[in-house]
Amino acid sequence: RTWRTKKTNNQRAQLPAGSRGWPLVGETLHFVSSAYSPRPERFMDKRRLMYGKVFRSHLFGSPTIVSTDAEVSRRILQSDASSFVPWYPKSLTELMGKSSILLINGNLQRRVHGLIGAFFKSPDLKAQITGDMRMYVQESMAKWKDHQLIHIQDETKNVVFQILVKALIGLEKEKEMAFLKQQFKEFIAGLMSLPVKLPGSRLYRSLQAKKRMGMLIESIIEEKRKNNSGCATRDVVDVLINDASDQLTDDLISDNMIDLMIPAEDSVPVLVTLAVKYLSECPLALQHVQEENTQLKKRRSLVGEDLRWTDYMSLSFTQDVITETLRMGNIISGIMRKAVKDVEIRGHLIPKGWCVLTYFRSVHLDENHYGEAYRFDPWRWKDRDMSSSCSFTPFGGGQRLCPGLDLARLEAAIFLHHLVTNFTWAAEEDQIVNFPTVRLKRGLPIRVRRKS
Ligand code: HEM
Repeated sequence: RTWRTKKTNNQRAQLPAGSRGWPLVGETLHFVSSAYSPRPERFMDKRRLMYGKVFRSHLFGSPTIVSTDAEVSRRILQSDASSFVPWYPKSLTELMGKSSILLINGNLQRRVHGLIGAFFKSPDLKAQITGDMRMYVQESMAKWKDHQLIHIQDETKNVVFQILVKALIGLEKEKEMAFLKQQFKEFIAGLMSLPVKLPGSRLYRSLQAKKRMGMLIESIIEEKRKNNSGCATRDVVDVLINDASDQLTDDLISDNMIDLMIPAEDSVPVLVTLAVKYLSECPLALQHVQEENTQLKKRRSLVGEDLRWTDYMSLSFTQDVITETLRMGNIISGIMRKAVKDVEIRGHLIPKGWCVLTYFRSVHLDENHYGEAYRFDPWRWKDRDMSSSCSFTPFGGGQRLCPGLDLARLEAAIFLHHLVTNFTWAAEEDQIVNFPTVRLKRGLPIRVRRKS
């Protein structure tokens, strides 16, 4: 079968131009070596010049259409499972299991997504998270000594994990928290491993860790079902077990609690760490953030009140700093889908069985969308509406739009607030690593000094 063209609505959809690369590996090696560099988008830039913003390639064992076009990517994300389903490397799908929210489609995905999304948006949860986050952040910062070297990435990881586990399964006990953290570390280490499940292999050990986490979570679900009065919803497990439909079995709930930790556990700490890095390199922005936060803190302390979640979300410059960090940082640089039928988008043919990579990073760093795209410039967001724009998609879009986006912004704002109002610091040299996940090579060490 040839894929060159396909007639749809009297128009000829074209298979985008591009290259298959080498036999078997395709262009994967070029893609990966570029992904490891400080400028992963170079792989795309080169091909954009030769073939246009949408081109074909061969990546990770599959023929792939790459979209660096904001409008085409938007249409892909908005399509439902009758056109595209999620695609992840094999080791990841093995670890996630069949009923994972990240993999399921249709009604069940919409139901679970809707329940989780509504809970994460609820003012009650935000109020709870604000209180918890403040407590954990203050606890953690109280230990910082003058001139001590603090690794922001580790500090935030610690705090965010505890908040997440409490929001998901209501767990607070220190011993069980430590156990879960240890197991999760073991589990996540296998996400990018070879898909070999033999005893002793990386993937096998990760699956064993997932099993141990599952046992703990199932015992929590059982306990909740026993004591459940049917009304209190303090965490995501409560929301899912109170759901009236019988679709959500204990197994599905337990598995999903672990899978939910995958997109949440690392991304928020990286967001905060990048924000601290960019601020450290832009004294004027840091000064604005400091002023904005100090003023709010003073206003609240005059009336003897703690900050509420709405306060953090209304810190407009701080939120612009977070937005700009999301644009430059590209914590999730793109998303893979697989076409379940021939799909035509704006004259481009995406053949059935092919993968499609919507690459946000190229859009976020495109000079046509953002002047001086490589400059950290939070002021660019003043009066700019990002909600209607398809050129800003750090949280994806459409059916699978990240349900944790408010939470991520809130947590980042709370951490930044406590950092800038209590400390000054000097950041040490560090480098951003972009692959397989974005992180700071040294975890961003900063030398802190408590404000008098
Ligand atoms: C800076 C932080 C974060 C970023 C950049 C981010 C980014 C994303 C993106 C791009 C997607 C779309 C995936 C797709 O279309 O296949 C997504 C989905 C998702 N995110 Fe986030 N995320 C963040 C934080 C969180 C947090 C804190 C949570 C949970 C507490 C979370 C939970 C999820 C879930 C469950 C999905 C899958 C939704 C579905 O497929 O229905 N994320 N995230």
